[in-house]
Amino acid sequence: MVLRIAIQKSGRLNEDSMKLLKECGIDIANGVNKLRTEASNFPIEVYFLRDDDIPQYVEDEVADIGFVGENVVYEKNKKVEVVEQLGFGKCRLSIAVSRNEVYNDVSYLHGKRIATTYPVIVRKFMEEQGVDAEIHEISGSVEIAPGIGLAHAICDLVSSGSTLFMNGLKEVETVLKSQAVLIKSSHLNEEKQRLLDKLLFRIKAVKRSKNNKYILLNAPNDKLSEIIGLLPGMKSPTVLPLAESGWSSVHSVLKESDFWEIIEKLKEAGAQGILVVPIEKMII
Ligand SMILES: Nc1ncnc2c1ncn2[C@@H]1O[C@H](COP(=O)(O)OP(=O)(O)OP(=O)(O)O)[C@@H](O)[C@H]1O
Ligand SMILES: O=P(O)(O)OC[C@H]1O[C@H](OP(=O)(O)OP(=O)(O)O)[C@H](O)[C@@H]1O
Ligand SMILES: [Mg+2]
Repeated sequence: MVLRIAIQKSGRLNEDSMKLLKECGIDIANGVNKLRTEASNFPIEVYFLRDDDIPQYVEDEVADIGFVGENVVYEKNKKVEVVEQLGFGKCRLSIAVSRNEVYNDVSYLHGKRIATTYPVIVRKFMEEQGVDAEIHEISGSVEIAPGIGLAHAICDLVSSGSTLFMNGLKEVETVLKSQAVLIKSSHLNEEKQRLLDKLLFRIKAVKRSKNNKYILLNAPNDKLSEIIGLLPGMKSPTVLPLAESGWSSVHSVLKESDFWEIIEKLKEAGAQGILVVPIEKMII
């Protein structure tokens, strides 16, 4: 029995999807133009597909699981379950209009034509907002539409905003925030679910390691309790005596998001020689 996973063949999600599987200790030969391959050390078979097709393959049980953007999951609206956010492919689906337009709120879009590759999501958003707009579906190069008179507005993916900027557009509404997710079929048998649980255990360990840093520092013993109070740690910080009397080495794990603030406080409290080290895997 193998778990069949669908990932993007080429494009924005391909590299990070392959990287995540590798970080999970799964060795996959990435043969050029090979659309189907097996891992040598985990019962998994990988299908390389167009990202738009992945929800359909999973609904049809041709693949058991897939890595795909939330934007595609919501647009395709297939019967699949979203199991885990993967932390890459972060972007947003936004409405943009020409930079010269005066835009105050969504009522601007009333009676206007919006070009997009996401007609389902945009239609739902317009309904929720009570705006009656015409949705014009196109399959790519969406940002060109206002400049050539095809539409008044567009709805497309944005991350840095440089594509919008280069095309004389400004972002005016965020419709959806998106990142890559793991989706699964609703009909996995027990054995496949067990394989998925094994993969998920590894994915969570990899994700956690990316969100945390290992920190080592030297502390004068009279400041130890104050410094320990600043450090969360997995259970509690490790404290070891230094060769020089009156000093200790303190080891702990810090969340990336809290990192700079805590470092500043540690310095103020008398910590010295602070080292910060990436964590490769983190199992709790
Ligand atoms: N600029 C971006 N920054 C981050 N993530 C993005 C960006 N653009 C798209 N994504 C995410 O990556 C996914 C794949 O984007 P990509 O542009 O490679 O798709 P595509 O051209 O439709 O590819 P395919 O050939 O597989 O159909 C998107 O659905 C989205 O979730
Ligand atoms: O805000 P930015 O950082 O400029 O990114 C946004 C662009 O990225 C995506 O396209 P991509 O470059 O993947 O090309 P594609 O349209 O051929 O898929 C998306 O469709 C936007 O055009
Ligand atoms: Mg696509």
